[in-house]
Amino acid sequence: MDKKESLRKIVETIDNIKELAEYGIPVLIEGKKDAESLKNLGISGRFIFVSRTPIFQIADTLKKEGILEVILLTDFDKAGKKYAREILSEFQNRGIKVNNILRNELLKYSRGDLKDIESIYAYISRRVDIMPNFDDMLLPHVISNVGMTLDGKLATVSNDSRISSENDLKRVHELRKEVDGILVGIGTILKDDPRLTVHKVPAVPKENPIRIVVDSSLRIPMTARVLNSDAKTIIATTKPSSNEKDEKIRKLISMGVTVIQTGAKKVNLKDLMNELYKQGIKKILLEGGGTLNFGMFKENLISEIRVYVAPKIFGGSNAPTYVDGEGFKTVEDSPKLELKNHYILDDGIILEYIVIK
Ligand SMILES: NC(=O)C1=CN([C@@H]2O[C@H](COP(=O)(O)OP(=O)(O)OC[C@H]3O[C@@H](n4cnc5c(N)ncnc54)[C@H](O)[C@@H]3O)[C@@H](O)[C@H]2O)C=CC1
Ligand SMILES: Nc1nc(O)c(N)c(N[C@@H]2O[C@H](COP(=O)(O)O)[C@@H](O)[C@H]2O)n1
Repeated sequence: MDKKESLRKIVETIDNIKELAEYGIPVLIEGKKDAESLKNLGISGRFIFVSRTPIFQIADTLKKEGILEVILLTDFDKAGKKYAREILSEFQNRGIKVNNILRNELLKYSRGDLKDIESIYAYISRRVDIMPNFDDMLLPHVISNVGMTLDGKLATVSNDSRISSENDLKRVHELRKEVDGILVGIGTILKDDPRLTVHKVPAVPKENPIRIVVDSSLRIPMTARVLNSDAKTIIATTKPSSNEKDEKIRKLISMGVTVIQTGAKKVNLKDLMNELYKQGIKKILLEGGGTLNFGMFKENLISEIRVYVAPKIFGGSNAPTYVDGEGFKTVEDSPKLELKNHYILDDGIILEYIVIK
């Protein structure tokens, strides 16, 4: 792994810590300077200083509060290792999961250069300064959401996709309000002709997220509803040009649509994500379908999953499923997920996962 890739991995680890901390998982650190360094990196949440209170006491308090998991981020020196051993023992004895993976990743990817948590911020910012292309590595936070049947279908063989309950659709539209962009594949546009705006809960029309369509062969019909003026739209297509394609791009641009060209046969999803990030689209809701979902999972571009599982079975080997495409060849190749939340909504169940990168 070269230096650039190692730094990218460290930034990804920081992003994972950020997500988990925002979820309410306490972060165990040694002192105030560690908290400052993490805050400078945009990590907010509950920091617990293990140098101030006996570890068994902290574990007892968190146990009483019903905390199920903590993130271990003590230093990498002798003292930090001693704290880590004690935390692992005291917390695990009380049935509290200790997430040690992120600390290990920081150590691994910094190849031992990082000695403590308080210097993480300086470590990263120094390297970002000497890497002018660092911007090329930044990617948006992507939440994948679908409404699926118990057998994982997104629609029937004849494309009836009425899966979500009324309250689930409201949940999705609340989620749409939180993001900068909504991403779908052209298959979904051709089959559903969606609006991709916030229209099932009260909202300010001007604040609709940007609609992003991944369309390798530029098949989008000029009458598609995503091209209306309800929100801004970005179409991502491949680079190779033809007279016909160039003409269509010109028409789209004249309608106010932004066209991003990346990739040869298929849209290069990683490049696209980086370009969207640079354009200020930092949080994306991926709303399928199955082909694009696979492409996004394959490139490791999804951070979170939220699915509504409806008490329905559609069957049909040609009916779209949550993740289609070529599929992963082995279990090792497939994404690693961690269940973060689940609850009943109407007659279905919501499952929320974090993708472990
Ligand atoms: N129940 C639900 O929550 C949802 C259901 N759906 C259903 O899913 C179906 C549509 O799914 P699909 O046909 O699979 O189409 P899709 O929406 O996944 O679009 C696939 C297209 O994405 C484009 N693409 C470009 N670059 C790509 C890349 N690198 N990787 C992957 N795709 C790339 C290709 O042009 C490809 O044809 C419809 O039946 C729709 O109703 C779609 C979204 C949500
Ligand atoms: N969450 C969810 N549940 C379902 O049952 C669905 N069929 C979908 N479909 C997605 O939502 C789009 C429709 O959006 P508009 O209401 O037109 O804004 C559709 O194209 C799918 O992406 N989603």
